[in-house]
Amino acid sequence: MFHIYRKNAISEEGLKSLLPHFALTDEQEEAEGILVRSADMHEEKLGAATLAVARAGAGVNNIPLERFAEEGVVVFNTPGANANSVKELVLCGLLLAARNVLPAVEWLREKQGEADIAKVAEQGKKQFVGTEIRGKKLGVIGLGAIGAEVANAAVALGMEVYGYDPYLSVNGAWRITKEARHATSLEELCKQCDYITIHVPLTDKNPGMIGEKEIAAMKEGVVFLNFSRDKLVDEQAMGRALESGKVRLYVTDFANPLSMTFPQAIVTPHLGASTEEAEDHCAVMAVKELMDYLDNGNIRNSVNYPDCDMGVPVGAQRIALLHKNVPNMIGQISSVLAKQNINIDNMTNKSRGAYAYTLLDLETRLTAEDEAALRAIPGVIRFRAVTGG
Ligand SMILES: NC(=O)c1ccc[n+]([C@@H]2O[C@H](COP(=O)([O-])OP(=O)(O)OC[C@H]3O[C@@H](n4cnc5c(N)ncnc54)[C@H](O)[C@@H]3O)[C@@H](O)[C@H]2O)c1
Ligand SMILES: O=C(O)CC[C@@H](O)C(=O)O
Repeated sequence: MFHIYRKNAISEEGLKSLLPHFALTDEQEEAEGILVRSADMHEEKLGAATLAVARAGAGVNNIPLERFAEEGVVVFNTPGANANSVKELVLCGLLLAARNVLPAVEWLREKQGEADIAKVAEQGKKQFVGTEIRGKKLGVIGLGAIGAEVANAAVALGMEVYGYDPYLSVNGAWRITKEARHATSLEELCKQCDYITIHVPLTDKNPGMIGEKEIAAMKEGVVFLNFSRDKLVDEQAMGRALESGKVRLYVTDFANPLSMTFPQAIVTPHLGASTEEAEDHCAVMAVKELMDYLDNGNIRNSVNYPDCDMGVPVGAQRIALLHKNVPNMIGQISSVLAKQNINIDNMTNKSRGAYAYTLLDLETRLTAEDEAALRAIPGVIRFRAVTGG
């Protein structure tokens, strides 16, 4: 039996997919698996039982990935599971900005009760004349799951799209319509575009990546949309640009004391992934990732350990070692097994940065002494008997 703790509300659809030997618990300490959305885990001291954390969503800036890797806790996210939901809200943001929808609605609401309201509305509407987005240039910074969908949808709506992503994989590039143009620098994108939208993860290296310099390169009266994370934008600089009119409108999904003071901002309460569909997709994917790791030791969509999938365990016992990515780990592991004359049925070793993972199916079960010998190998972070323990 495994225990699963929820740090945020998780969709019922996801929880329904938990197999009977996974029980929800209200005691985080006893949970082998944790499901989380946006809760900040940076100050979190995990219990000794915790083996994995699954983020039902894309952004993992709320989780200390490196520290958890050091503690032998595998962190997952759910790539692409909420991309359509965010794309649709970005399109909504574009249209709200282009057509002055919100000020128009507000203006009309203030006239509520006037008998000749229909006439007043017809006469007053000229102050809200907008522009079409068709034919306008949209810059998309970050062409991952969300950025690619936004780029494709904007092209379909007749926009001229410029994409910038220096880390884009070949597979990622295949997802993007060939009608989108490749911006070779952030500056080029900023210079060209009437609307700019950012879809990159927040890391410890990129806070304020849209700052004074990038804003200075933008067109006069540009609209900037931020559905990624507020800290990617230097919002002090954004405030000044809004005041001067350099940026006409800042559409952001992140309320904070500063963004809430901008009269020229549309601020939504982190609504990008808040659709029933996205919440279900993320929860189902996160639950499946947790179950496969806890049951089989397989890692899919981890953000701090390498992916590694050996399917269903075979042999007498499956064991898993999370360890440092240093020379001779496999040699040392094999040598412990060889000493006991234990044959290996199947084995995979994968690395990612400073960390690595070795998964083995054995023909015979380990003894307590064998396990202790494996745990004692320098560089081993966690040993786990996945089956047959
Ligand atoms: N508002 C919301 O509710 C909501 C929902 C989902 C995701 N998000 C945010 O959106 C982000 C992106 O999500 P995704 O699913 O598209 O992630 P993703 O990992 O699929 O894509 C991110 C892309 O950004 C690119 N990138 C990284 N650094 C870059 C840089 N400096 N310049 C240009 N491109 C860069 C990467 O190469 C990658 O292609 C998440 O990390 C999260 O912060 C917000
Ligand atoms: O869980 C949420 O509601 C937001 C998720 C979103 O910010 C993400 O990064 O996936």
